[in-house]
Amino acid sequence: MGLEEDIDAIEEEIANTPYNKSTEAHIGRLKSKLAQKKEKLQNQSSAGGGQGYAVEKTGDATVALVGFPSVGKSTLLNALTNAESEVGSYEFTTLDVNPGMLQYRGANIQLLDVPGLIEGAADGRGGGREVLSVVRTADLVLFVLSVFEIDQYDRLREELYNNKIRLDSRPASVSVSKNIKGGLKVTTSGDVGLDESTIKEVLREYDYINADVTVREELTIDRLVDALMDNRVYLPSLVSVNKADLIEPDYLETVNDQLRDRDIDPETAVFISAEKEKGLDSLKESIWESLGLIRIYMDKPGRGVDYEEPMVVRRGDSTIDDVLDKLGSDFRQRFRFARVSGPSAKHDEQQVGMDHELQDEDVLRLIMRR
Ligand SMILES: Nc1nc2c(ncn2[C@@H]2O[C@H](COP(=O)(O)OP(=O)(O)OP(=O)(O)O)[C@@H](O)[C@H]2O)c(=O)[nH]1
Repeated sequence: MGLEEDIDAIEEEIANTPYNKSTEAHIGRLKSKLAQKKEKLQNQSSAGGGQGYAVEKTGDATVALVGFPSVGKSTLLNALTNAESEVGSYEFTTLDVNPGMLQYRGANIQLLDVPGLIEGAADGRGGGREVLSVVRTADLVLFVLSVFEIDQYDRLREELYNNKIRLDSRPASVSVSKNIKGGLKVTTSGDVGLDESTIKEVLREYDYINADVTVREELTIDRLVDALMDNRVYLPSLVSVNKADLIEPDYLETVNDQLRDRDIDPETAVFISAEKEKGLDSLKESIWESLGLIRIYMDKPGRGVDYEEPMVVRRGDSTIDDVLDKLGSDFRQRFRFARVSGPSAKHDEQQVGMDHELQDEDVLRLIMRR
């Protein structure tokens, strides 16, 4: 049997096996097998090409615009950035990846308009795999939906999932450390939703024979398999609903219902008209928030505070240590301490050390050795 037949057979068996405690371990084993065979198939089909677009990542963060053809991605890119992207009223005008730079609050945010993601993309049809490889390297997925085709969201998410992109979640808290002997030892913090035998069954499929396994949260078989595969990427996502200028106000509730059906809060989805340049300020704000960017105003000796060009870092990567990383080794060597004023400071000019976490709009002065 070839790989594809194997995959079909396993998928069929999973579909035909009722899920309950007595079959859970068996399903766990099947799902692990399936993930590995799919991996093998994808590696085979991308051999000898399909390395993906060489898009150079620049700026403070990168956002991938993901949507079907003709939903208005090029129009949106043009409206938000300084890029000159070709716009056409027919499908597939975007033949290659189109980068543009959005300048917002002193940050340079790279937007990548990728060719329409179509059904079967994850299998390598229609050039979709190249698109997906670009998406994988982004910091945020921006779904661009047309107000009349909210259902396209399902297919887009499915394509991303099949290409190992996990949205709006973190890797499951699972750690495995190999031993020389002693078999598999599973430690769980309370009821994690899977039997110990299932966890062991899955691990065995990944060739763990002697290992300590710790599972610290409730999880599904799929999440456990994801945690054991090292090529899953976890990205935040944001939904924009374009062509909002084309609907009558009383149709809005229908759209909102369609969003809710897909677990999208209509309050967090951003309604825009790329063509009429409406809603773009809210969209920029949401992109900023979703990326978790913060501004640090540097107080430069002799020049005062630079409010024009803040240093932009990600929340969570915003300690003094991280700032020194960005500034380079000379700064690190000469660093003595820092003074911070603003949201993260207890008082103006607070003296802080390396571990201090900065917040948006802090003013930072570095005291250096001469
Ligand atoms: N009414 C209206 N039309 C829009 C809007 N945004 C885009 N369009 C139109 O929709 C059509 C497709 O827009 P594009 O920007 O080329 O769409 P795309 O998603 O980049 O499509 P591909 O390049 O094929 O991937 C064009 O005729 C645009 O003028 C909008 O907000 N409102």
